[in-house]
Amino acid sequence: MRQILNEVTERIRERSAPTRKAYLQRIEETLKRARGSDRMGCANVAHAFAAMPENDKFRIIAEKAPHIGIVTAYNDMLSAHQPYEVYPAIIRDEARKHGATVQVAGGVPAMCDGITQGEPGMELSLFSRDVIAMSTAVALSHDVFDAALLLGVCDKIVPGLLIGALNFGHLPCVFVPAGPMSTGIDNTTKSKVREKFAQGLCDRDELLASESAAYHGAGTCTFYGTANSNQMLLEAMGLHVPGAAFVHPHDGMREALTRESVRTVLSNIQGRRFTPIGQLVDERVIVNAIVALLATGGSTNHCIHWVAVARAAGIIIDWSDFSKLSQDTPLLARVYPNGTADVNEFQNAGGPSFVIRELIEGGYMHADVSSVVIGGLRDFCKKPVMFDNELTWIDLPEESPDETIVRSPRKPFSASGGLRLLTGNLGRAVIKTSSVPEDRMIIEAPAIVFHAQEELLAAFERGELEKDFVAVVRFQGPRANGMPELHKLTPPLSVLQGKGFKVAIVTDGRMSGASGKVPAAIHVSPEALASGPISKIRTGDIIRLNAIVGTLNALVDQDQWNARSLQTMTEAERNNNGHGIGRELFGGMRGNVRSAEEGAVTWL
Ligand SMILES: O=C(O)[C@H](O)[C@@H](O)[C@H](O)[C@H](O)COP(=O)(O)O
Ligand code: SF4
Repeated sequence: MRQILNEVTERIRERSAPTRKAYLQRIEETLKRARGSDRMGCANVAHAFAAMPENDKFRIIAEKAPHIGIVTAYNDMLSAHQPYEVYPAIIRDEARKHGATVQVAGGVPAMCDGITQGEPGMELSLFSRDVIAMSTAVALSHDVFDAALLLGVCDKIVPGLLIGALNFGHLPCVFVPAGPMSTGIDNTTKSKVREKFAQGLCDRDELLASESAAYHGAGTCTFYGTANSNQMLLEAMGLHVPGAAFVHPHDGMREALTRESVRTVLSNIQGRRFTPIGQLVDERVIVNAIVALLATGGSTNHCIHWVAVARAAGIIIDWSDFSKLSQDTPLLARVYPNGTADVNEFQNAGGPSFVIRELIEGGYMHADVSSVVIGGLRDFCKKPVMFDNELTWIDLPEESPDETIVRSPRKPFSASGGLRLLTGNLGRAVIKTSSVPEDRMIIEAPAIVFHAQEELLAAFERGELEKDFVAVVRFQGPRANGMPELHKLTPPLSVLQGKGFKVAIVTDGRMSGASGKVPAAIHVSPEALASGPISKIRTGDIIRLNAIVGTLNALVDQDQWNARSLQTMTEAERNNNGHGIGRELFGGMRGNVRSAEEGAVTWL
C-alpha cells in the first residue's frame, strides 16, 4: 500500500473517530432488534403487507422469508432511469425463485441535469440530492425490510440514495444500474456544433438534430460526467454486482446482472456473510472512491457529493484529502471530456474493472475491504460475460487493449489525478485539470464580474468578450441560488479559447461533470453570499489561476484589498432566485445549507 494512501486514510480515521464510533454504535443497537414482522404491532404488519399475495404474507410472517425493499428513481425524464420501469417485476420474479419476497418501498425524485442545464430548474438540482436522501429514508422507514436494492444512476440520485441508505446502515444494500446509452454522434462533434451555434454559424434545426443524435435512446449519456462517475465510484466501493456499471440497458446480459443483484443481496442476508452497508462503507472504502474519481478524471461534483456521503456514515473528509490523494494517484483513463472516447469505448477497453485492478495492484487502493460479494474488491477486477446463457466473470487482458483510453500506472496519462485544490486570497476552490489543455493551466487576466450566467452569455452575444479575461460568476453558491451548474458557459468560452484568448471561469457555483476544457475554478468557498472574498473582486482586477501549483488569487494591493467592502446581491437578484419553478419551497435548504467543502449538506 502506498504511503500517501495510508497517511490520508489514517488521518480521516482519526478525524472521524467520534462520529464514526457513534454511527457504528447506532447500527449495532439497531441490529439487536427482531425483524420487522416479529417486532412491529399486528396492525403495522397487516398494513405493511395488506396488498401482497396471501402466500407472500405467509412466507414473510410464518416462514420468515427474507424481505427486500426496492427504492427506485424510475421516471421517463432521465434516459438513464427510463429502463427501471420494468425492474421491480424482474426483481420480484428472481426473489421468488429464492424463497424471498419484495416490495417497492418507495420512489425518489430524479432530475435530469441535461434538461435543466441553463434553466431555472437547475437551481433545485443540488438540493434534490438531499430530497432524494430524505425520500429514501421515507421509503425505508416502513422498517419491515431485511435488505434494500437501490435503483438510480444519475448525478444527485446515487449520492442521495447512498446518503439515505447509510441512514439505514443496518441493512445490506446493493445498487442496481441500468447501463449507458449506445453511442450516437461523438461528444466532440456534438460540442463543435454547439460552438458553431454559439457563433451564429448554424441554425437551431441543425443544433437540435445534432443534440438528438447524441441523446437518442434509453440509458445514461455517454460522456464521463457525474452520472458515469457515480457508476465508477460504486464499482470501486464494491456496491454493485461486479462489472455491472456499463452494460447497455437492452444488452441480454443486463437482465442477468439485475437478477444477480437479487442473489447478491440475498447472499448477504441468508448467512453466507452479512455486510450491512453502514459497516461496509468505512474510511478505506470512501478513500477508494476518491482514488477512483481521481484516476479517471471524474466529475468535480463529487468533491461535494462524496463529502456528504462520507458524513452520512460518520466519516469526515475535506478537499485537502482529495488534493493529497491526487498528488499520488495516476490518471489511468481518458473518457470525454478528458479525452475523445465515450463510456462505451471505455467499457470495451476494460472499463472500471481494468482501472480498479491496476489501482489495487499498484497499491493505490485498499484491496482488503468488504464489498457486496464474497470475494471482496478483487472480484471487481473481472469482466462479466454470458457463457452458456449463464452469467460469469473472466479475467481482463494484462495489457491495456487501447492505450488512448485506459493505461496502467506504469505509463499513466499523468502522474497525478484529474482534480486539484486551489487556495489563495479568494478562499478554496477545485479545478478539473484532466481536461484543461497544457497551455491553459496558468491564466492571469483581468476579471469581468457577473452575477448571473445570462449576463455573460449576453456579453458574448454583444461581442464584448473577444479578449483575455477571467469570468468571475458569483452569487452562484448554495445559499445564494442553490449552486447551479454553469455548463451553458462552456460553448462560448470554448469558442473564445479556440480563438486563442486566455479565458477562465472563477465561480462559487458548479460546472457539469461534462465540463472541462475551459479552466474553471469552481465551488469557491466561502461563497459570495457568505461573505466570501470572491465578493470583493471588481471588474478589472487581475486574477491569477495556477492549476499547476494549485493557487487562485486576486493580484490586488494588500491594503486596498483589506479595505474593500463585500459586494452584495441586489434585492432584484435575490428575488429572482427565490421564486418560480418551486424555488420558494427550497428557501429553508438555502438558509441551512453548509459550504460546498462541507458537502453542501442541508441536514446538519
Ligand atoms: O454533472 C454532469 O455530468 C451534468 O450535470 C450532466 O448530467 C448534464 O446532463 C450535462 O448538462 C450534460 O451535458 P450537456 O449539457 O453538454 O448535454
Ligand atoms: S447523464 Fe445527465 S443528461 Fe444524461 S440522463 Fe443523466 S442527468 Fe440526464
